[in-house]
Amino acid sequence: MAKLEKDKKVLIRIENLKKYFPVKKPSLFDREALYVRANEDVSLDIYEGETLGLVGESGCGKSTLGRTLLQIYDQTDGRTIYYGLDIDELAPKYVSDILKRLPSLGNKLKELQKKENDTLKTYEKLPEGKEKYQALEKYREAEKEYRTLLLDVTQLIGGLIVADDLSEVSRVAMKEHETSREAFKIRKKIKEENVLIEGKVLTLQEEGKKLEEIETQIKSQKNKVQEWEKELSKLEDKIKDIEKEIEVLRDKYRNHPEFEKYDKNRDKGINLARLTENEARLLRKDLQLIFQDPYSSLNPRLTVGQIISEGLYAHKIFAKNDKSVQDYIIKTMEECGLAPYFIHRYPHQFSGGQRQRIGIARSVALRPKFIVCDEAVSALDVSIQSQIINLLLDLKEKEDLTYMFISHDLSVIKYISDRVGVMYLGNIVELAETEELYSRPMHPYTEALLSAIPTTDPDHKKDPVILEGDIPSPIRPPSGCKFHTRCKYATEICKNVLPEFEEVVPGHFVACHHKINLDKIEPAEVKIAK
Ligand SMILES: Nc1ncnc2c1ncn2[C@@H]1O[C@H](COP(=O)(O)OP(=O)(O)OP(=O)(O)O)[C@@H](O)[C@H]1O
Repeated sequence: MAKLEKDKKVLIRIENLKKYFPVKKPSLFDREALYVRANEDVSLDIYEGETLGLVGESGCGKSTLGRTLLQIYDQTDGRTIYYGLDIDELAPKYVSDILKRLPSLGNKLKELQKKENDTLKTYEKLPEGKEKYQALEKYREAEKEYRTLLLDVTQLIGGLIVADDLSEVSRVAMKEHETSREAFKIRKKIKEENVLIEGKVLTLQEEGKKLEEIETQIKSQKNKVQEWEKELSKLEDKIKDIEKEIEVLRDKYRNHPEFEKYDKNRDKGINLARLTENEARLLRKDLQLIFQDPYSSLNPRLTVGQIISEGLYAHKIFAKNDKSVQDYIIKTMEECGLAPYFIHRYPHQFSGGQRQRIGIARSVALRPKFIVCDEAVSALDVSIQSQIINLLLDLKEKEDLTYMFISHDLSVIKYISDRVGVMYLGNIVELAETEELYSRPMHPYTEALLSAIPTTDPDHKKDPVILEGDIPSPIRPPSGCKFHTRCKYATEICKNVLPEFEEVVPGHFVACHHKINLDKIEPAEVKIAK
């Protein structure tokens, strides 16, 4: 049986992610600012080691989601939390922005909570009808606003949000953060200096220098590193002392009735959307993108070796004078099915499939944790597609990678994915483990997509569910459930109320007022879900 979601480790958590692209106004006199709502309110956990497939018709926002979560596009709203690195190790600046303002944020939270309660009361009092639907939208907005700020704050200080004196919490937490930040800077210096030393040693060895001579030449650099290590260890001791101070504060409030509730939000994830340019650069090697088009994504003026080494130098994995980089590149090329003698060739000398292998080698050389593969095989012949897919699956096992695999091809998605998310007009409308989704789709849109897969099996002839009409405009999407204009099950509620993204059975989420295939659910499964 598949592992339950809660047993798995989250690598990236996306909450209420929104990406709007501004549209140029047709005329100066147009008052309304228009946006393409490419992603709207997407919430999703991506688990370590999984391949998460993303399907949906062209223009539904798959590429935008992949790029926004990698922060290639600035996200308009929402939270994207990365768990591949501990927040204390990076100590990003946004943490101090929150911690410094704790007392005023505490007041703001109270205001937002009141607004949430008030809008809920208004909604509950109203009779069925249009006004009630509008009140529901308002309540949901207020709830989201409160929840986002609450998570931003409690992720850092947990249950301490209940403290009577938030300025005291702010003072101690800031002290810890500032010390962690100093430690982070020193750790970075040590790492970079060690890369330089390693490169120098290898060069001197190649020049035939004796061990003693090499030692003399790198002595001052090594001494510098030793000094920094001493400084670092002092800072680490200081952090331990501050942690004890924080524990004392936590003990003081531990018995507060709401402490536990808020403390559950405390974790070490990093909010990618709030990093500075420099901080984001440090994480960029962890989070990679493989494009659809293997032609335009490779610089035609660089050889394969140069293409792969660019990132290795930029991320200071190798020093520029380090001769061992060549061996490393050849090893990576071989892993990706490229012959070592290709290293001096240019992209135009390769076929599409080989070019895609070069793109993959360039990414995996950085030892990333997460890769978005955006239509990575769509431009290739079918026989080459399967080679590249198998290469990706192979690398995933070897390198402990996690993928988001974007494709409009449902057969490819079925083959490669552990779980699948179905997108429609900017929203994820259904998400489940692959087998579950393909055998028991609960959203009418998924049903329609699946029924359109060609089959050669005469015993399982399917009647395709025809999707009526075109995809509506993402600039002015339909009200309520965006799919209602094309859905054969749609009723009045669908036109007015956005359906919640609900977990129907463990791990199977659907946003629909008239879920289908519910008769295929065993009573025992529902019990587990509750
Ligand atoms: N840079 C941009 N500026 C303005 N609008 C954009 C931009 N990128 C995407 N869009 C719009 O956002 C919506 C979602 O596009 P996106 O490329 O994410 O969809 P997709 O599902 O990946 O489609 P496809 O499979 O065709 O690439 C579309 O309406 C698209 O026109």
